Amino acid sequence: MIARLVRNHIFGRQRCPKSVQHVLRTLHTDAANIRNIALMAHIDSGKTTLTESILHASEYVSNPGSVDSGSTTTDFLPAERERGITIQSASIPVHWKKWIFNLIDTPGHADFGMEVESASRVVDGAVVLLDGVEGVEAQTRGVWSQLNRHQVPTRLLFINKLDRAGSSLRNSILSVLSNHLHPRPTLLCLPVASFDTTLYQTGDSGLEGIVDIVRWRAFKWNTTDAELMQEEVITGTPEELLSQNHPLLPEIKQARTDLIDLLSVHSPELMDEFLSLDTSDPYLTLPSTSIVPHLRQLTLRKEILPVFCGAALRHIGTKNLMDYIGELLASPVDVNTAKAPAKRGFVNVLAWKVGWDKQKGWMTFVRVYGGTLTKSTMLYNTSTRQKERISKLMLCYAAEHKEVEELPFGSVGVIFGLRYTRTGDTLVSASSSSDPSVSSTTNSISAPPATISASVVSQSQSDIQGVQNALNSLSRTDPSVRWTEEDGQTLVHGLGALHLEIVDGRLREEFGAQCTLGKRRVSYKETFSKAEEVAESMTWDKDVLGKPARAFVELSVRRLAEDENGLDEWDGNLVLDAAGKPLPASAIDTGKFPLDLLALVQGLRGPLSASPHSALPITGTCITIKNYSSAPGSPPAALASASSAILRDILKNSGGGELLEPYIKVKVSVPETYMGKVVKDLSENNGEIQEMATDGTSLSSMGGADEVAPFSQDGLYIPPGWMSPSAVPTGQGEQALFNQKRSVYALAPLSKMLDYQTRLRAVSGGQATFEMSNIGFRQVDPMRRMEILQELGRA
Ligand SMILES: Nc1nc2c(ncn2[C@@H]2O[C@H](COP(=O)(O)OP(=O)(O)OP(=O)(O)O)[C@@H](O)[C@H]2O)c(=O)[nH]1
Repeated sequence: MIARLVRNHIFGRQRCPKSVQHVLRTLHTDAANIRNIALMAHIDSGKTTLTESILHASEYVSNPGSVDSGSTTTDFLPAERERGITIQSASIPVHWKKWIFNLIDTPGHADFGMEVESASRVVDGAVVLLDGVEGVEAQTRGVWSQLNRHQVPTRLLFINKLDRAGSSLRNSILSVLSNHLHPRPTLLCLPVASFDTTLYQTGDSGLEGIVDIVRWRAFKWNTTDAELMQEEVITGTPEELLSQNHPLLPEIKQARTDLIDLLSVHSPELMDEFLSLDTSDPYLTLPSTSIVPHLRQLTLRKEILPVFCGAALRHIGTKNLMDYIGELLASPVDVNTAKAPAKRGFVNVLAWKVGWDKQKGWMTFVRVYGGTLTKSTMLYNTSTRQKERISKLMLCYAAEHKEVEELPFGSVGVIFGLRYTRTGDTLVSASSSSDPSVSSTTNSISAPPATISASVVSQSQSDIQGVQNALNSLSRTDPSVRWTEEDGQTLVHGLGALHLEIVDGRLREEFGAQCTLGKRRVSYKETFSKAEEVAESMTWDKDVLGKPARAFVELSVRRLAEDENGLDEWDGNLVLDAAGKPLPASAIDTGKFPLDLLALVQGLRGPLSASPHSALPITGTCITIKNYSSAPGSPPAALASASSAILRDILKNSGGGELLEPYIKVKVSVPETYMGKVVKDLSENNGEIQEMATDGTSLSSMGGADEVAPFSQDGLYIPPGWMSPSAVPTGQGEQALFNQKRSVYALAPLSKMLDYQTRLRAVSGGQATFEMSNIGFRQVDPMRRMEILQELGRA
C-alpha cells in the first residue's frame, strides 16, 4: 500500500505510453474486431471499478485508480470524484488481444438514466453487472428494459463482488430467472474459494480465483502481494488436472457436462462433433475451439445469457471476461443497421451524446454506422435539416482526446465544431441527403417526464439572459434537463433530487451562470380520468387580425390503458391521427407535418401543459384527431385555436382528472437497533414498507429460489454453494448483533423524501445509509389530492 501511495505521489496515475498506440489502433482495426460495448448496472455494482480493472489489464493505465479515492479514469468530473458515483457516460477505447473495445461506463443512478438511454443506442453489446450480494436490483431491471427497447443485440452478465461476505453466485443466478431477465443464464466460469480444497466457500476463506470451464484455465490470484495484483495461470490441460486428481475436478466436470449438454440441445452441429469424439470422457476433452463458435452463435441469437463472475476490485475474473467480450459479443459487421446505399462517399453517423467543455467547446460524440467520416465531409442533420461543418475529428479516451483525420465504419469518436446537433440526431454526408432511403439510423430517444423542479434565481437582473443561455446549453448536453417560465419565474425540471443538485453545480461551474436553485418542488401531474373515449367537435368561427377564420376539429380523449406507453416527448401522452398512427412531437420542429396539421397539433400543447382543473401538466392520456378541416383562405391559427379550445372543453367537462405524484423506491441499510425508528419514520411519511431483511438476503432484490418458475432451469448448471458465511461473525456475541445491518425496502412519495438524508441521520444516529430510485408516477387518494392542491395553492 505504502509503495503504491509513494508511486502515485511521485509519478501520478499515468497512462502507459502504449495507451496512445492502443487508441490509434482503432483506426486500423478491421470492423469485425471492434466491440462497441457498455457496462450497465444498478448503482454501486462496480462498473467503474471493472472499467478501471479492464484498463489496467490492457496496460492502458500503469496502476489502477479507485472509486473510493476518486482517482478513476472514466469518472473524471469533479462531482463524480467527490461523490464516488458515475454521473455521465464516458467512452474509452481498449486494445485487448486482436480486438478494440470501445467501452462506455454508464451511471447506475436512475436520475442519470438519460445517459444510459443514449449509450444503449450505439452499442452492439452490453456487460450487465450484478452485485453478488444483492443480485438483480431495481435498476438492473431498468437497464435491462432499456437494452430491450434499443434492441441491443448481445449481452453478458458479470456477477461481481464475490469477495464480499453474504455474496451468493447461486442466488444471483436464480434472481436472473425469477426477475425474468433471461430464461437461460449460462455459467461459463466458477469461483474458487481455495485451490487446495474446494470451489465453493465453506468457511470464511475468501475468493482465490476462478476457473474457466470452457478453456480449462484456472486463474489464481497472488494474495500475498495484493499491491501487484498479479495473476497466475496455474493449471492447463484436462489431462494435467486428471493426473493430479485435483480436488476441484468433480465440480468442474459437472459444470462442463451440464454446459455441453445445454449447448448441444440448441446446436445440433455441436452435438455431432461431441458424438464423433473418440475419447473415454468427451465432456472433459471436447476442445474449447469447438465450443466457442457455438457459444457465440447462441449469444448472438439470444438463446443463452453467458454468465461470468469475479471481484473487479481485486481484478479477479477481469481478463477472463475480456476474452469473452471479444469472443462472444457482436461486432459492427454482425449488426450493421445502416440503411446505407452502397455509394462512394456516403457517410451515416449517429450523435449519441453532446458534451461541453470550457476550453474545447461543443463536442458531439458519434458512432459511424456507414462509410468513413473524414474531416472534409460536409454533414446534413436529418432531424434539424441543417448542414453542419466539422472543425476537428477526435478519438476520445475519457477526458482526453487525440486528433485524427478520419473515423472509419464501426468506430466511435468526437466531432468538434457542430453547432446545431443534439443528442439522438442522425447525420449523413450532405451529398447523399436527398436520397429517400436516408433517414434516422435508429429510433429517436427522448427524455422521460420530469419528477422534480426548482426555481432558478439569477443573481441580478442583468444575469437573466446569461442564465437562460446556460440552461439552453445544459439541456443540449442533457436532454432530461428542461426549463420553463411560469408566473414570471424560471423553473428547471429534472429527474430527481440528485439530478437537480448536479444541475445546480454544472450551471455555475461549467456554464458560468450567475444563479442558484431555489427550493425543490415535486412535479405533480394529472391524467384523464375516463378509460372510455370522450369525443367532441367544434367549429371555430372568429376573426383573426380582421380576417374571417373558420376551422373544424373533432377530437377524442381517453386515459391510456395499462399496457400502453405514452411518448416521453409528449410528456407521457399519445397523440394519434385518424388512422391511429402516433404523431411524434419531435416531428413538429422538423417540418414533416403539413402546415394545417402542424397548427392543429401545436394548439394541443397549451391545455396539455396546464390542465383546466389543477393547472398541472397532463400525462398518460391519448388524444385522437378524428377529423379536421378549415375554410379556404383561413389562417392555420384557426385550427390551432379550435384544437386548443376543444381539448380544454373535453378536459373541463370530464369532471376532473386524477392527480399523480412521483414515487421512489428506497433501500435503507441500518443497524438492527435503529431499525424500529427508521420504519416508524418511513410509515409516518406515507412510506409503504415492502420488506425487511438481513443484509444480503433480500428476496425482493434477489428473487428467491421458489420464485423461479415460470422460467424453467432447462439443464442449466447452477452451482450448489458459494454462500459466504453468515453476516454475523461468530464469537463476537452481543456486539456483533448490535452491529448487524438490516435492509428496509419501502415505496414512498418523492415529496416526503426530499430531506431524507437529514431525517435519516437524526433517527439512526448517523449509522444508516440509503439509496433511492424513481419508480414513476402513482395515482393519489382524495385526501392526498386535497393536500397537494392546498400545497400548490390551487384548492
Ligand atoms: N468488495 C468489493 N467491492 C467492490 C468491488 N467492485 C467495486 N467495489 C466497491 O463498490 C463501490 C462502488 O463501485 P463503483 O465501481 O463506483 O460502482 P459503479 O457501479 O460504477 O457505481 P455508479 O456508477 O455510481 O453506479 C466502491 O466502493 C468500490 O470499491 C468488488 O469486486 N468487491
